[in-house]
Amino acid sequence: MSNALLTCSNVTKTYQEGELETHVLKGVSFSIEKGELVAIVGASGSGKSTLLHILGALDTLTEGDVFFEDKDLMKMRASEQATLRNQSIGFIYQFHHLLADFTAVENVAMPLMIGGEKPVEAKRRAMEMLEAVGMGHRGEHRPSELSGGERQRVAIARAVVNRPALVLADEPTGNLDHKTALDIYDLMRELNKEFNTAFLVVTHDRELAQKLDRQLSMLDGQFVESNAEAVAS
Ligand SMILES: Nc1ncnc2c1ncn2[C@@H]1O[C@H](COP(=O)(O)OP(=O)(O)OP(=O)(O)O)[C@@H](O)[C@H]1O
Repeated sequence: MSNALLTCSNVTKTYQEGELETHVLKGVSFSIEKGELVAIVGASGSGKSTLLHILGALDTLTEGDVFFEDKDLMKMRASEQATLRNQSIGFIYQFHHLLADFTAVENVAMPLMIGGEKPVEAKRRAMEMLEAVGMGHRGEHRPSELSGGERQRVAIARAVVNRPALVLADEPTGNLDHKTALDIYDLMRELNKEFNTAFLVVTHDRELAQKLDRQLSMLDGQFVESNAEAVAS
């Protein structure tokens, strides 16, 4: 049986406005195995976020295929995509996107409750996950009472609380200082070891990217050899 978790074949994305065509992705092919930690690096505007949105079924593609295990993402109904996002894919963004009026534990419990878990059980599991990311002692705090690194830990707990097979992270440490960023990468690896979660992480920072198992370099809508991009940028 194949170990591929996500397979992307010849994906293109073109925006059309009147006569103007913008080719953002120009034939992207790659796959991620179960439990792999993969970085995507590349210059601003090269198409990294667009690709991540397509892989998370948050955006459509123009041509090509994306398979999540054996499921064709683009052939799924919107409701099936929503279920996949809730149960199998976690998201982390540069800005934590925690809900300001809710405590850390309530924020982490949210995806479980959306998935139908009873509130008491959801909170119990959320607290367990907060402990796993070193935030058990801050469960009753609201986001405004936490530091940037702490908020991002809570956002990571929320992304993995459903034990998704894959986490898509778009510049998860872009707002953090270097030391805190390194700690967050260590945390992703710990969670990967504990739950076998695969992480696909977009970053501008090549040193951080080196902390993951594999690095993909994007240049102008395509993956290139790492040194080809170094020459171009
Ligand atoms: N709706 C749109 N219409 C036209 N072009 C768009 C649209 N959305 C994004 N683009 C273009 O697609 C290109 C890729 O954008 P994307 O956000 O994927 O890049 P990125 O590599 O993630 O950049 P950054 O590192 O700055 O976040 C950019 O040139 C952007 O201007």
